[in-house]
Amino acid sequence: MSQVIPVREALKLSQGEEVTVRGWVYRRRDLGDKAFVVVRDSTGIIQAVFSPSARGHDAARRVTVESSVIVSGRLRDDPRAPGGKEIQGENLEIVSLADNFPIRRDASREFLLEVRHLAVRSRKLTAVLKIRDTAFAALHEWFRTNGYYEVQAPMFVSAAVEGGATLFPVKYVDGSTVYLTQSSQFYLEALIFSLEKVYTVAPSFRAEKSRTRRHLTEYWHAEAEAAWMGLEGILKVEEELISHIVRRVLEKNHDELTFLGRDLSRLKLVEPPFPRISYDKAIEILQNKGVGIKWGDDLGADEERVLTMEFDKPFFLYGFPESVKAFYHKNDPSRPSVTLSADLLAPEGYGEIIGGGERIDKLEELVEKIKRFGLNPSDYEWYLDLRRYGSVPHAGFGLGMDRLVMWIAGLDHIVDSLPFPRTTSRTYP
Ligand SMILES: NC(=O)C[C@H]([NH3+])C(=O)NS(=O)(=O)OC[C@H]1O[C@@H](n2cnc3c(N)ncnc32)[C@H](O)[C@@H]1O
Ligand SMILES: [Mg+2]
Repeated sequence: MSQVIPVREALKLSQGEEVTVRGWVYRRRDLGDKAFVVVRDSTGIIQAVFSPSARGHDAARRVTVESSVIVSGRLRDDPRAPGGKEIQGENLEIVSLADNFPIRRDASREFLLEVRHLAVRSRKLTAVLKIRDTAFAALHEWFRTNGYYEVQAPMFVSAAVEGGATLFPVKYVDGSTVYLTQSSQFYLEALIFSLEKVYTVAPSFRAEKSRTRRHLTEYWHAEAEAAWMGLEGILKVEEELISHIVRRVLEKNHDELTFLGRDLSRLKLVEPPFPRISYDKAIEILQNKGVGIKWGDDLGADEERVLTMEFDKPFFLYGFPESVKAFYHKNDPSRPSVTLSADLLAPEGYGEIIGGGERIDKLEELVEKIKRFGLNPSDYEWYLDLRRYGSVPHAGFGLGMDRLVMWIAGLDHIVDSLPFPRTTSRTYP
């Protein structure tokens, strides 16, 4: 038997060459006295055909979908077969015969979520997870080549960053109540006083009340913070980072994007600089389109969707009113009613993928705003210390990696952007 090689490599061999592949039975059917077995591995699928004379013919007829197998034979060209080639099967070793696999082609989204531990084998999710892998790797690559240190922040925390409404309380071992982190931002702000430029990739938790296509209760959050950085500086970081990630996915995952039916021309437009529009301008655009919104309102998914149709690449929406942003956002000294904040919205209806901006760096201003927001400064004692000891102008952002993958892969629901999604109604499997 020849050495086992990946399916993708087997499909590059010439007709007549001996080949051995291993994986799982993706499909199986009989046609007359021949048995057709399609084998799936992490690199793709290949068909093997077993005639009655082949040693593996009996095994090929009794093997079940998702059984693990090792198949050997000789390659032959056949334009009807996946990849244009098939194995003229000699032997089929059944490593483990699968029970009756529960997933059928017409399975509902809800059922596929219920059996997600099996559904992750699908070619669609395999393609998405390869894109996700590239996106995470490219994010680390960009930060590391641009002088950012990767750091880690705690998951158990004592205070809200993004408002108390989406906190998950946890009864701690000492009987106290702590929370699952909504954002590592405050810890990154503490770390810039030594490392200056830091980032982290970790879960964030949001007890979201609304069930939407783009909200998870546990999501993967890439956050960065930089000392001496202002709003324009952090926007440049964001557009360079996102462009780098998209470039890497286009380089490495052309096959996966094509398999998912993604329009690559849209992604090829993702190069800096990204357009920037003010919140004021956004409200004007929406009102001119008949959207019932007034200045001071927050933008939800529907309003963002309308805005994204105006652009063919990601764009920044900056200068939100302080009333729709968290307390830590710095107010614009030239126009205190708005903040030095900015969201990055992905085009094609996807909307917000990044939130960030400049932080309040003066102690008195931060205490006053905490109080004005009805919060208790004593809940933020250590965070205020960062302004007592050598405060500096600084800025940062949080990128939702699942939303990023949802946009890049062209998915219609965020649950398809990660292996085991957590939503308001799902914490299984
Ligand atoms: N370091 C920072 O400056 C981050 C800041 N404290 C923060 O958490 N901003 S954010 O709430 O807009 O969330 C940031 C991003 O996190 C994503 N996000 C935010 N909430 C969710 C939910 N529920 N599900 C999935 N993704 C979510 C989304 O892309 C947001 O733009
Ligand atoms: Mg946000």
